[in-house]
Amino acid sequence: MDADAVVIALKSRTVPAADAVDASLRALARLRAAGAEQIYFKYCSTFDSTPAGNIGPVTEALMDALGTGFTIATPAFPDNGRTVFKGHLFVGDVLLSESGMRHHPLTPMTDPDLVSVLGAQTTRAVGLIDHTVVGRDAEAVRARIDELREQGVGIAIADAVSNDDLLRLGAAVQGMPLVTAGSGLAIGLPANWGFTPSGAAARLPPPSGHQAVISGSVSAATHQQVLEFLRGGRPAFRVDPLRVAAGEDVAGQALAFAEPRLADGPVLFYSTEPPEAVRTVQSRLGAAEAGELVERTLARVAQGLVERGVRQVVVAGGETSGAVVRALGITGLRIGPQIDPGVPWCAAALPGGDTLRLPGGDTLHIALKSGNFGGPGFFTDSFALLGPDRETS
Ligand SMILES: Nc1ncnc2c1ncn2[C@@H]1O[C@H](COP(=O)(O)OP(=O)(O)OP(=O)(O)O)[C@@H](O)[C@H]1O
Ligand SMILES: O=C(O)[C@@H](O)C(=O)CO
Repeated sequence: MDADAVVIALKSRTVPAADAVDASLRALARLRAAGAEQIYFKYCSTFDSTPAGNIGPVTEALMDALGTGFTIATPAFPDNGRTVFKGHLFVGDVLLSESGMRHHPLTPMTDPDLVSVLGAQTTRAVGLIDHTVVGRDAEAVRARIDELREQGVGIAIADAVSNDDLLRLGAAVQGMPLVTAGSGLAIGLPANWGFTPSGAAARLPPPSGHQAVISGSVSAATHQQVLEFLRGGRPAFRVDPLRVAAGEDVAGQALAFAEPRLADGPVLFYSTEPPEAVRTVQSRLGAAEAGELVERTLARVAQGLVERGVRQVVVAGGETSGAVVRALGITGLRIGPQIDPGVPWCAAALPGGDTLRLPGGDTLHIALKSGNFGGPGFFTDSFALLGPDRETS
């Protein structure tokens, strides 16, 4: 395969732990068969999980499968305001438990102490590599790892409050068969392999077709992005879960709304609501059922939009992204230029990395935006970055 690193994306954050373990072990087997020498289990930078999992059970299963007795865990992503200090996760200026994550519809996070959060999900002893060590150098981190291993610790939460911390941690985990982290730690790994970052790696085919945004995210940042899009006077269709539950063809209505408007620029389809409104819907329909219903509707809208010539799609929300990617039959993504930290444009691709060609030879450009990522103007700025007049590298 013509790639230095390969990502297998799993929709495993909120499924039962046994299913998440099973999917992760199958992914591990594929990666090892393809020759992967180091495995990176990436989870959310807000450590989204429940006491039943899935971060702990998946980490443990990967450790067993790889025959390794130690790994680190750090969701730190300073460029997006996620920092870990004394084992406590901060989102911006507040502890995780004070952030919008305390209201998350599927994985509410109410304990910022990651040693305790992870400890509740695993049979391994969980320790801490704190900032007095990470702030020094990779050698100090390696010495601390040796010390923890001797004490019988299997997984160590690692503090990191800056990219320099992540670079030191990255150097320290060279040769470790398994690392677990948010995406932040990845900046510390290429140097271990002698890779030099290159803009050419992010070049995508030129954009074409209509533009649309699909938002099933209920995170605070997405809410601001929806409001900003509406303030700009752009066309937007609200997907109301209660109307879907009542049997209305909401996806059909959304597509009818889209048809006369797509030629004039991006159209937004959203179920995004503030936490109180989401709670009301959940109390009527059940949280999982409401999520499923909205995901299915937005995925059908996405399919219909592509059939109607949309070739540039922004999707907001991790679960929503999974549903849309599945419905569109996307089997791979070629990662392109970064829009905001943690969110790149991608080209839908076939296994092996060839770009998927739609009828007419078009490429489908897609950006999968995590709920809390991206600036307020994301739903319009992202298209400006892609083109048509801009180089996509
Ligand atoms: N109005 C709504 N009422 C109830 N549930 C909703 C509503 N809108 C969306 N949902 C559901 O809430 C969940 C939101 O999860 P999703 O992962 O897509 O976004 P997020 O949690 O904001 O972002 P991320 O996971 O990227 O941090 C989905 O299952 C979605 O279908
Ligand atoms: O790392 C993050 O925070 C995101 O990619 C995510 O997983 C939140 O949904």
